[in-house]
Amino acid sequence: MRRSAAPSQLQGSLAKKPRFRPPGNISTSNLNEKINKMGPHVTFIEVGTTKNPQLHLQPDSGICNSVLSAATSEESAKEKNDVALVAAAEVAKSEEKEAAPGHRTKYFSVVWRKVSKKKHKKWEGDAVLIVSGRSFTLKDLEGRDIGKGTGYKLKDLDSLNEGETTVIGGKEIEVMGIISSDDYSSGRCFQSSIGSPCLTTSQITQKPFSNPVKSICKSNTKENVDDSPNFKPRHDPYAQNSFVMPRPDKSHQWMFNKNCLPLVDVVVDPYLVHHLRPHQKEGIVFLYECVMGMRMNGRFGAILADEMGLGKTLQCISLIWTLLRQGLYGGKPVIKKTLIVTPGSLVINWRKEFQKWLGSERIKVFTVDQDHKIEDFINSPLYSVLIISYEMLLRCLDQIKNIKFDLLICDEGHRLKNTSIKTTTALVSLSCEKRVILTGTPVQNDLQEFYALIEFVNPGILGSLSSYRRIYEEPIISSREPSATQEEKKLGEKRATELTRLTGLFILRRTQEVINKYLPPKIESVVFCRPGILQIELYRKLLDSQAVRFCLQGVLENSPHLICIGALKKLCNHPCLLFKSLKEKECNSSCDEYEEYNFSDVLIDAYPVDYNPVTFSETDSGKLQVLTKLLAVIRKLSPSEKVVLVSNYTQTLNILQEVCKRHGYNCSRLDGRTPVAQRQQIVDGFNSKHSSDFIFLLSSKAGGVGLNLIGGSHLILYDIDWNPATDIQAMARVWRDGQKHPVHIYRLLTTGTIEEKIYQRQISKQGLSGAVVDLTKTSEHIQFSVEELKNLFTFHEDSDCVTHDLLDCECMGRKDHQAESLEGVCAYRNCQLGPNHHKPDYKKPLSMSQLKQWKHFSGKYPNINDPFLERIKENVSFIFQNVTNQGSPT
Ligand SMILES: Nc1ncnc2c1ncn2[C@@H]1O[C@H](COP(=O)(O)OP(=O)(O)OP(=O)(O)O)[C@@H](O)[C@H]1O
Ligand SMILES: [Mg+2]
Repeated sequence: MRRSAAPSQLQGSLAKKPRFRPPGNISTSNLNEKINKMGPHVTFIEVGTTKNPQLHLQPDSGICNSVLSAATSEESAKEKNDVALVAAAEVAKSEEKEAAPGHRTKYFSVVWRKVSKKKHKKWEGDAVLIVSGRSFTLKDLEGRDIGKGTGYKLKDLDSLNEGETTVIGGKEIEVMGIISSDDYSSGRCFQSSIGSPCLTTSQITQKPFSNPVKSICKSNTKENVDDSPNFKPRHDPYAQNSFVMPRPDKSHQWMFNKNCLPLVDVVVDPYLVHHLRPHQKEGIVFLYECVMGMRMNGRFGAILADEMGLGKTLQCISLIWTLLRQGLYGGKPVIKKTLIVTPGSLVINWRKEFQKWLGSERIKVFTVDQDHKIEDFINSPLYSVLIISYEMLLRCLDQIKNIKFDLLICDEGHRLKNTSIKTTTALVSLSCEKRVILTGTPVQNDLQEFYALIEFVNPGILGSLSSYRRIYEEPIISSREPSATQEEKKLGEKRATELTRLTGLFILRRTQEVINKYLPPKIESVVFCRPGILQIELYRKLLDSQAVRFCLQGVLENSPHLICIGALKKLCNHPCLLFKSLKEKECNSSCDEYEEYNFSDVLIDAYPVDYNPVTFSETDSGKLQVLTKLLAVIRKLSPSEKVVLVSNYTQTLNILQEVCKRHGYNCSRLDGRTPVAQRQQIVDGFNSKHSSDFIFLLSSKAGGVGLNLIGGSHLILYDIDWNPATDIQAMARVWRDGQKHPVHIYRLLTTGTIEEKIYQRQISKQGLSGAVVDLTKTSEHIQFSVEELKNLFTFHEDSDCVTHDLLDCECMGRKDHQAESLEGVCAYRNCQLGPNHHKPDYKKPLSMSQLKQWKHFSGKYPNINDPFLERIKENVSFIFQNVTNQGSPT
C-alpha cells in the first residue's frame, strides 16, 4: 500500500524530531525528594520540548481538537515498533563489515521512493542509510536491506547532507537527518517509536501553579469556565502533610482531556497517608503515573517488584482508593471496578488488608469463594473491587470477561512469566489495559520470562518475542559466555543497559533495606550439621551406584542425574524417606527407575534388617538431631516465642510433624493440600497471641508466598531449594512489618553433601535475582555439565564446611585478608578457624565473597556468642551468621 507520505513526514523532519530516548533509571532518592517537595505548592508539569514532537505542532488552544492526528501517528509508530528491534541486531553485526578502511561510516535517516517520472510522486517509506567509503546500504525500519551498492563516487556519498535528494541504487532518497553512530549501534535509530517516555517525576521541571483551564483550553465553552465545586479536589491539597499526585503534562492533557475539563488535584486520602512509609508514597506515585499513562505514551502497565514485606498490598489499596474516587480531569474518577487476582491463600488476606487500612465503610470488596459466587458481584452495584484466586479466575473466566474492569492487579504475578499456562492466556484475554503485576521475586530464571512479564503489563513494548530475542536476549547471553569476544561483550552490555533503562520506567524494585529501620534485628544463621552414621554409609553407597557412574560418564538419558539428586536430597533430610521410596518402588513398579540403575538392592542392604521407617530415629539424620535440640532450646529460652518450620516436601513435613508430636509441641500446618478456604484461618490462629501452637509447619512452595507469619520469630529452613527465591520467600514470612521480636532464621545444611553444593549454587544465583532491573550481572547455568555433576556427586566427608573451604578465608585476621575482600563490601570480620591453603579465586561470585564477610566459626569454637547456637553445637560442624539491624529497637 502506498502512503501519501512517509511517516517521518507526518511527524516533521526526522532530523529535528527527537530520537528515541531511553528512560533513565528512576533514582529513588530523587523521586523521594520530589515527592516531598510536591506538596500543594505546586507542580505544574512543563512539557519538555524534545519529548513529544506531535504536541509541539499544535498550538495550545488547539490541543483538544488534535487527538485524531495524534492517534494516527501513534498507530504508525506502534506498527514500526515491533519490527524495529530486529533491525538493530542485524545492523550492529553488519556495521563492522561495511566500514571501509580510512572512511568513517556515516548514518542518515532518509525517506525513499522508487525512481519514477510520475508527476505526483509519493515517498514510500522511512529508511536508514549507511554510507561507508564508496558503498552504501539502505535498510528499512525493520532492518531489512532494501538497497545496496558499491563503486559510487566518494564525493557523491561523502557530501550527503540534510535536506538533499539523490538517487542511489535505483531509489530516490531524501536525507531527513544524521544519525549518530551511538544511536545506530544501540539500535535506537530503529526504535524511534518504541515507548516514547513521558516526563517522570524525577524529570519534572517545576513552575508555579497556573490555572490549567486557562492555560490550556482557551475556548469559552461553559464547561471550561465552570467553577463548579465538583471540580474541587476531594481532599485539601494545601493541608499539612497532604499527599498530592503529580499533575499531568500538556501531552497527557491533550490526549486524555478531550473535553477540556478543569484539572483537579488528586490527593491521597489523609486517612491512609499517615500510615504510609516514604517508600510506599514513592511506590504509589510510581503506580499512579504508570496506570495513568504519565510515564510512557499509551502505556498503562506497571510492575511493582518490591522485595517481600514492603507493603505492596497497601500501596495498591491506596492507588485503588484514590482512583476510585478521584480523577485529574474534572475530578471524574479514573476507575470504577478493579480486579485483583491472587494466589488462593491470599484472597482473604487481601480483604483483611482493605479492612485494615480503609475500614469496612469506605469501600466494598468482594471475594469469590465457595459461598460467594461471582454472580453476586455482578448483580450488586455496591462492590468496586473483586478479589479472586488464579484458580477461580479460570473457572469464572467467561463471566469475568463480561465485566468491565478498569484496573487489573496480579499479586505474586511472577507466575505470568510462563506464557503457555492457562492463567496467563486467561488474563491476557481480559481487555483491561491498566495492568499491575506485584511480585517480590521477579525474574528468577531467564530473559524470556522477563519478556513475558513485560509483555503482559505493556504489550508490544519490547517488540515481538523473536525481535526481542535477537536484539536483547541473544547478544546478552552470548556476551556472558566465557568464549565471548570483546565486541560481543560490549554489545551485550549495551543491550542489557538499554533493556534495563527501557523497562526501568515501569518497573520499580526496592529492597528490604528501605524497611529495615522499622523492623527488629534479624539474626540469620547457616548451620552445617554433621550427617549421621547411617546417612554417611548410604551416601557413600549411593555415590558408588551405577546410576551415578552413568551420570559421570555423561549418560543422561532418562535423567538418571535427577533421580540421584532426588535420592541424595531425601537422604539428607532423613534416611527413612529414602527407605520408603525404595520400598514403594520395589513393591509397585515393573519399570522401576531405581531398579533400572541397580539402586534399590545396594541401598536397602545398607539399612538395618529390621529398619522401620515409621519409628525412625532422630539421630539417623544430622539435621533432625540439630533441629530437635534447637526446638528444645527455643522452648526453654524463649517460651513465649514461636517457630515456623519450613520444608518443601510433604513427606518431610510428615516427619517433622511426627517429631513435634513426640516432643509434645502443638503445631499447625499449611501445605499444598490445605484447602484454600482454611489457609487464612490457620495463619490467623498461629499469629494470635492466644494460640497454643509452638510450631507452624510450612511448605514454602505450596503456599508460602505473601503469607504473614509474624506470630513466629524463629524460622527454620529444614531443606534447601535450587531456586533461592523459594527460600527467600519463606524467610520473609516472619521478618516483616508487625514483627515484635528479634527474628532468628536458621538454615540447616548437611555438611559436605549435595545440600552444601545447592547452597553454593544458590548464593551465586542470588546475585542474579536482583537481575530484574540489573541485567548486567553474571549469567546462570541452566543445565548441569558433567563437570558440575561430578562436583554435585562428591561427598566431602572430612570437611567441616566445604563452603568455607571455597572461600579461601585467611583466618585469624591475617593482614592481607582485607585486601582480598571484594571492593570492601562489608566490614571485615575475623574467621576463627586456622588458615587453609587454597589459592584465592578472584572469579568467585560476589555473593560468595559477601558470605565471607559474615561471622563464621566452627562448631568446635568455644565461645559462640549466641545462646541458641551455643546449646546445639554438638552436632554442628560450622556456622555462618549475619545480623541485620543490630541496634534497632524491639
Ligand atoms: N505502612 C505500614 N505500617 C505498618 N504495617 C504495614 C505498613 N505497610 C504494610 N504493613 C504490613 O506489613 C505486612 C506486609 O505487607 P504486604 O503483605 O503487603 O507485603 P508484600 O510487599 O505484599 O510482601 P510479599 O511479597 O511477601 O507478599 C502486612 O501485615 C501489612 O499490613
Ligand atoms: Mg504480597
